[in-house]
Amino acid sequence: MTATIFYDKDIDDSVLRGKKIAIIGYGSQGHSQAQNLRDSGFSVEIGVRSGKSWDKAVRDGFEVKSVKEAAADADIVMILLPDERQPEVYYKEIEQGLNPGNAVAFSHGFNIHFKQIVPPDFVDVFMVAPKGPGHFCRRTYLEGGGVPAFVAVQQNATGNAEKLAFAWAKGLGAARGGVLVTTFKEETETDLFGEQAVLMGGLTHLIQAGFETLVEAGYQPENAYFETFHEMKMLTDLMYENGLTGMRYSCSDTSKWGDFTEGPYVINADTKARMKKVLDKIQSGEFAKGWLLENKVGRPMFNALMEKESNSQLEKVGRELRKLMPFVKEGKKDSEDITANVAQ
Ligand SMILES: NC(=O)C1=CN([C@@H]2O[C@H](COP(=O)(O)OP(=O)(O)OC[C@H]3O[C@@H](n4cnc5c(N)ncnc54)[C@H](OP(=O)(O)O)[C@@H]3O)[C@@H](O)[C@H]2O)C=CC1
Ligand SMILES: CC[C@](O)(C(C)=O)C(=O)O
Ligand SMILES: [Mg+2]
Ligand SMILES: [Mg+2]
Repeated sequence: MTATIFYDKDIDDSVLRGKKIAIIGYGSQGHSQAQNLRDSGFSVEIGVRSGKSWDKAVRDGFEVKSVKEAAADADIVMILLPDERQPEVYYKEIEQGLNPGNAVAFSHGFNIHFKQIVPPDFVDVFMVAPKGPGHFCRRTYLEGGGVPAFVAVQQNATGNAEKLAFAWAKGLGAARGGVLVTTFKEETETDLFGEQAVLMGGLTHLIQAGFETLVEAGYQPENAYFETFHEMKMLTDLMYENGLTGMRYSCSDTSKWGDFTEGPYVINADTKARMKKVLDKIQSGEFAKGWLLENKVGRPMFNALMEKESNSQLEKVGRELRKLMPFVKEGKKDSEDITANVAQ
């Protein structure tokens, strides 16, 4: 099965021009999508509760309203709250403001696919899911590039839902990178798998295990940090630009031989079988059920793990070393100071 990928030249965004857009939430995706759409010439308002995000959106020059007011005023309501909070806010503050011809939109399929939100059949329901973190989506847009996105339509009450999704993706700058058509089910399952098994869970635990192996064998922690963490960006940048072969081109033949012979000993058929189990839990709904339950009981495990992971020896060593390398962040056009928002 080969996907068709759409680019700027393939997309007519006129269907979105003149529409009143409400972005609900001004976090990672919220601030990025709102600013990219505004810079692309669309009319955007923000719906949030009062507090940090409200103040930030005002500072960034947006008209900011309560969630209820913003949703009721808009033609298109993009819900960019944390997935686990969306159902409560939707039923309390969004649903009653929806009218025939309006659209409800998402950037991840979780709540529609797992039926935590069931919109009325008189609205369009579409998804534009950027395949990258919000701060990176904004940075890439400002640099003239774009983070690819997946679009999907769950309900097409007006007949325009897919056109709206494509126009939105183009407004985000995503069509500079490529827009792929999917379903809510496919996006939900593959996105959860990607973040759990490879991009986050797989990678963070691979790095952690490598760092600990070296430190436990008596090597200096700073040496282990540079070896298993800091250099990762350089290698993944080379992969991003020129593939695995491009990365290998810049590395020694000794390293390539070790990559080919020892890599499959660390990541092997057993790892793949475990990845398959992770996918099974996503597909069966077991992962979603567990995450929703964790939230219902006040997130005891989530909070404990956040605390533990941010205070690991790897993180402590890294924080100190990064202070001595300010250039790693210099010149980056970031829309928010991430360093100021995480423990130092
Ligand atoms: N993070 C990413 O880059 C990506 C996320 N997605 C999807 O995008 C969606 C948004 O995720 P993400 O950007 O990470 O979310 P964030 O955690 O960054 O969103 C936080 C925002 O939600 C607001 N918020 C939280 N609870 C409430 C509430 N009860 N009422 C009103 N506002 C509230 C926060 O306001 P306050 O400051 O007041 O707490 C803040 O503005 C999700 O569906 C996610 O799966 C998809 C692709 C990538
Ligand atoms: C990799 C995590 C992600 O899926 C993303 C940035 O794409 C998310 O849920 O934040
Ligand atoms: Mg993702
Ligand atoms: Mg995700």
